[in-house]
Amino acid sequence: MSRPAADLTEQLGPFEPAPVPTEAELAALRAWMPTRRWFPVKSGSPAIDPWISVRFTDGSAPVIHLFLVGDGEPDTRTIVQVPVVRRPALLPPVEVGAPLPPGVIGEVDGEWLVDAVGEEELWRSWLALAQWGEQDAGPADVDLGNARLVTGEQSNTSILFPRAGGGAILKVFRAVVRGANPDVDVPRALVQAGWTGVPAPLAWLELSWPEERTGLLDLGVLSELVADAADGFELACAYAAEARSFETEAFELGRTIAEMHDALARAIPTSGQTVGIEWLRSELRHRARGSAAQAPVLSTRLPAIEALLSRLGTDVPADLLLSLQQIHGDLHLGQVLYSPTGWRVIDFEGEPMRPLEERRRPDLPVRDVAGMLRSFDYAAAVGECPDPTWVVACRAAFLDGYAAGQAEGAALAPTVPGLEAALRDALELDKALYEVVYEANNRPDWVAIPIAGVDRLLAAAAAPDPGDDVV
Ligand SMILES: Nc1ncnc2c1ncn2[C@@H]1O[C@H](COP(=O)(O)OP(=O)(O)O)[C@@H](O)[C@H]1O
Ligand SMILES: O=P(O)(O)O[C@H]1O[C@H](CO)[C@@H](O[C@H]2O[C@H](CO)[C@@H](O)[C@H](O)[C@H]2O)[C@H](O)[C@H]1O
Repeated sequence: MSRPAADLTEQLGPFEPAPVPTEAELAALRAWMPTRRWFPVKSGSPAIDPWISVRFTDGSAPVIHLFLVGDGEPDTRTIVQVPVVRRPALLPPVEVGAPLPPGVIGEVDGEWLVDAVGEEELWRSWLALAQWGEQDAGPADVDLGNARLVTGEQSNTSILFPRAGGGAILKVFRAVVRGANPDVDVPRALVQAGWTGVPAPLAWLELSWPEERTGLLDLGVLSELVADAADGFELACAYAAEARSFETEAFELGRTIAEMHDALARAIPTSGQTVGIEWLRSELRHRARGSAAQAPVLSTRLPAIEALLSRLGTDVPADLLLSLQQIHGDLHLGQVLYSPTGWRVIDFEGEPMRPLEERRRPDLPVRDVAGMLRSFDYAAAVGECPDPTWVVACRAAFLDGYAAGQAEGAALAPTVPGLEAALRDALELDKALYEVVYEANNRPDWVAIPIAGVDRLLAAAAAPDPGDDVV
């Protein structure tokens, strides 16, 4: 995956040094950051230390602070981005004693310290100084009218610009990964490979700070806005609530995901990497133990989980190899948009709770399939679907669509009877265990959803008749 070189003809990068936060600013930031949904460390009182502070070279007021969060060596701590700006007054003014709006960090020295991600001044500098893709016009004609922050359960912070060109969305990464962010490079590679199922990245903002030997850090990405798009999860929940058939949509989604896997294999070749069943089993076991250590509710289930994993692939040849490739890595209904032109796939950052080296590794495409199957379960639960057959039909339609969309000769696993379904079940269990930890950390009210999924998979695996397996 290559990037066009930054234009350095003006010998000036996008950033210049800025003062680190004052003591008073730091106190306000340390109190505010852990209250944000995007704050990546979910338990304890992690250390939050200023690391790098920069401002744009166009003279605008916002300062981008990068913090190192958590303990350990600087190289292993999480980098968190908070652009800030100080304002003498808030518009509209806040009543004395009233809660502060979410973007207001606190009152500092008689001024307001504000999260600049919601400020037009930051957007203008961002668009002017970002690195624009080869075919894109650049910022000259960008109309920021009707811009609005995307609200909801996000790991990052996004702003919609419906009037910028054909419409655009800016995602400001909150947890900044070291090295190129897959959410920039993977969709770019897919677009370059001619796949239209992904919104095209238009521009991205790179920071490289030699003094701190940062290497490349991607601070955000501007992408094509998918017009008239419905969030896949909200759509599926609405259908589930009425027990309205979602099979046509699920079939098309399956087909789109198969096409995505085919395009990923072409766009980002992985030189024939493979793993054996033993390796996979030990990785899944390691992850299951890690999940149980973080979510005590899983510990009583660990023996049954280990038993399921120990049976995985025992009836296949010991030298059987499974092909790896670039995958999405955190595929669920909230990562797909349903538009009048079909499904589009977003957010290629992988599972936010996984270490980045793992997220960048080639993986089994069946992991994405399993992730989506889990998501139908979530939609049925959150939509309080009155009909238990709804989710079964969605799963079957999605798998049928996936099979229909696969390139000739492609298969999720070598054609050993039962192996494909066994891998799917094992990876669905892996995802459900991840979700238990995710929900315990983020949405404890929802933790029963993945626990029910874990129990269903364990019960199906323990049942004497393999025909009892869920679809
Ligand atoms: N290209 C796009 N077009 C339209 N809406 C989008 C687009 N990308 C993201 N969104 C909306 O923004 C939300 C957050 O995007 P996502 O990439 O999942 O961010 P995060 O990493 O913060 O979870 C999505 O659920 C979707 O509603
Ligand atoms: O979208 P992210 O990359 O931030 O992914 C994380 O958060 C997701 C929730 O927002 C979480 O997904 C889980 O909840 C979804 C409904 O909100 C559901 O559709 C998914 O199936 C379920 O896994 C995801 O696991 C997490 O990594």
